[in-house]
Amino acid sequence: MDKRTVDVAIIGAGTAGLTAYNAARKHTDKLLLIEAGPFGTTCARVGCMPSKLLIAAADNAHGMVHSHLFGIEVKEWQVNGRRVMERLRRERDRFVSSVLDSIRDLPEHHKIQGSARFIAPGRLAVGDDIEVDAARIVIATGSSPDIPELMRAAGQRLLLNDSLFELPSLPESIAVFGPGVVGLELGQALSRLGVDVRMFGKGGELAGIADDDIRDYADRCFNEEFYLDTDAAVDDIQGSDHGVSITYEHRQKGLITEHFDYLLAATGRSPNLAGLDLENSGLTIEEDIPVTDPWTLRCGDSAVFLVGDANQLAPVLHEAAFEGRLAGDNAGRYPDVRQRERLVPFSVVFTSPQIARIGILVPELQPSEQARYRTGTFSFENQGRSRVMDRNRGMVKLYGERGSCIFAGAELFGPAAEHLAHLLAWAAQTRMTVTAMLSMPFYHPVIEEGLRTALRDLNYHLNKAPPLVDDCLECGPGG
Ligand SMILES: Cc1cc2nc3c(=O)[nH]c(=O)nc-3n(C[C@H](O)[C@H](O)[C@H](O)COP(=O)(O)OP(=O)(O)OC[C@H]3O[C@@H](n4cnc5c(N)ncnc54)[C@H](O)[C@@H]3O)c2cc1C
Ligand SMILES: NC(=O)c1ccc[n+]([C@@H]2O[C@H](COP(=O)([O-])OP(=O)(O)OC[C@H]3O[C@@H](n4cnc5c(N)ncnc54)[C@H](O)[C@@H]3O)[C@@H](O)[C@H]2O)c1
Repeated sequence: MDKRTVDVAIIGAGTAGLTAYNAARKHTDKLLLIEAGPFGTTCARVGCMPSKLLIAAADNAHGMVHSHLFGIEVKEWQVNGRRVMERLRRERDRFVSSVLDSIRDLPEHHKIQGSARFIAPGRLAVGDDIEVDAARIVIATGSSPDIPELMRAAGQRLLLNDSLFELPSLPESIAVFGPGVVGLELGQALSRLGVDVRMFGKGGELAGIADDDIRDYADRCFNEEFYLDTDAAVDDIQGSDHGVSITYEHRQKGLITEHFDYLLAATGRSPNLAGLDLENSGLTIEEDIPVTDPWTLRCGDSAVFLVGDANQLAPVLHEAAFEGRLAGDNAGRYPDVRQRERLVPFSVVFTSPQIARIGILVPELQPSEQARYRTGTFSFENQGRSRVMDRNRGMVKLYGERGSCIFAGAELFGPAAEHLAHLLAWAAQTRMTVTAMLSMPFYHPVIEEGLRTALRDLNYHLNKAPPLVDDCLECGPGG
C-alpha cells in the first residue's frame, strides 16, 4: 500500500477541482489532485464546448434556410453530417488539449489517476493501492446524467451528452427526453441540422423558465421547429439494433408508435457522490449531499469543502470556477476560513432565441414575498434592431424592488439574451437602481434598446416615472 500525507487533497480535476488546486497551491506545496476519469474537464470534453460547436453548425444551417427572407437565394446546399461531427470533434479536441497541457505542467507528485473514496475522516483510498491522509479535502467530483428506468430500454440506442458527440455522422431521427438546458440546446441544434426531432418533457417544465407567459411563448416558438410536448405521456420504449420505437400520446394523432435512430436522455444530472463512501467521512449528510455553507463551501465544521456540480448549488461553469477558487483558498489557509459574497444567480441557455435567468425571479417567490417587487415587460416583436435582423421573437420580464427601486432580477427569451443577461447580471451584482441603469448610455440601433424600454416600464410600475408612450420620440425608431 502506497501511503501519502498531504495538506490538501482535491477529488476531481474538472473546472472546480483545477481552480481549487491553483488557489490551494498558493498556500502549500503538499497537495494532491485526484482524477478518476480522463483529464480534460466535463466542460471541454462533453459539455459546454462540444454543445456550442453543434449549435454553431446549426446556426449556419438555419441562416441558409432563412436567407431568402433577405432576398438571398441559395440554390443548392446540404448538411454534411460527417463533416459537422468531424469539425465538432476537431475543435473540441483543441479545447481539451489546452486543459491537458496545463495538467501536464503540474508536478508529477501533485496528480494521481484513480477513484477516491473515504475510508475514515481525513483519510482517502485511491483505487486499491493508495491511501492518502489529507488534513483538508476538497470534493469536486461533478455530476452525471440521470437515466430514468424507462429509457434504459433503448439499450445501445440510448445516447447521453457524452456519446452523442462521438457519433460518426448526424442521425436521421432522434427522440429527446428532457426539454431542459441540455435537451433544448442539443435537440434544437440537431433539428436545425436536418435531424427529425421529437422532444418529450415532464410536468410542463421548459428549461426551468419560471414565468408562465415566457414559458408559453418559448413553447410555441420551439414547436414551430420540432414537435415538443412538455408534459408527454410515453407508454413504451423498445430498443433494437436498428433504433428505438416509442409509443406515446401524440397531441393531434392520439396514441402512436414512432421509430427513431436514437433516444437522447437529457433528464437532469445528479452529483457524483455515491462512490465516495461518504458514510466514512464523518460529514453530516442531508438528502444525500453533505451540508455545505454556500459562503465558505465548508461542510459543517469539518476540514472538507464541497464545490462545483457536486454540491448542486449552481451547476454552471463560472460558478464551478468561483467555488473552486474560494474552497481551494479556504482549504489552503485552513483553519482561517474566509467567506465571500456569492455571485448573483445567472444562467444562459444557448437556444435560439436564447433563454436567460438573472437574480431573483418573482414567480419563484412565495405569494407573500412577491408583493415586494414590481415587473417591467417588453416584447421583442417590434424592436428595431431585432426586426432588422429577423430575430424579433421573444419577451423579457424585469423585476425591481419597491421602495429601494433596486433592480432584482430578470427572465429573458429573446435575441442576444446572452449579452443582455450580462448587463443585467452586472447591474444585479452591483445592486444598481433602475433609475441608475436608465442613466447609462444606450447606442442606436441595438437590441439593448429593448432592455431600456423594459426598464422604463419597470420604473413606471415602481412609481418612479409616468407610463410609457408608444413610439417614444427620444428613442429612435424601433427603440
Ligand atoms: C452538455 C452540457 C453542456 C453544458 N453547457 C454549459 C454551458 O454552456 N455553460 C455553462 O456554464 N455550463 C454548462 N454546462 C455545465 C458545466 O459543464 C458544469 O457546470 C461544469 O463542467 C462543472 O464542473 P465541475 O468541476 O463541478 O465538474 P467536472 O468538470 O465534471 O469535474 C468533476 C471531475 O471529478 C471526477 N471524479 C468524479 N468522481 C471522482 C472520484 N470518486 N475520484 C476522483 N475523481 C472523481 C470526474 O471524473 C470529473 O473529471 C454544461 C453541461 C453539460 C453536460
Ligand atoms: N447553457 C448552459 O449553461 C448549460 C447547458 C447545458 C447544461 N447545463 C447544466 O447542466 C445541468 C443539467 O442539464 P439538464 O438539461 O440535464 O437538466 P435540467 O434539470 O435542466 O432539465 C431536465 C429536464 O428533464 C425533464 N425530465 C425529467 N425527467 C423526465 C422524464 N422522465 N421524461 C421527460 N422529461 C423529464 C425535466 O422536467 C427537465 O425539464 C443544468 O442544470 C445546467 O446547470 C448548463
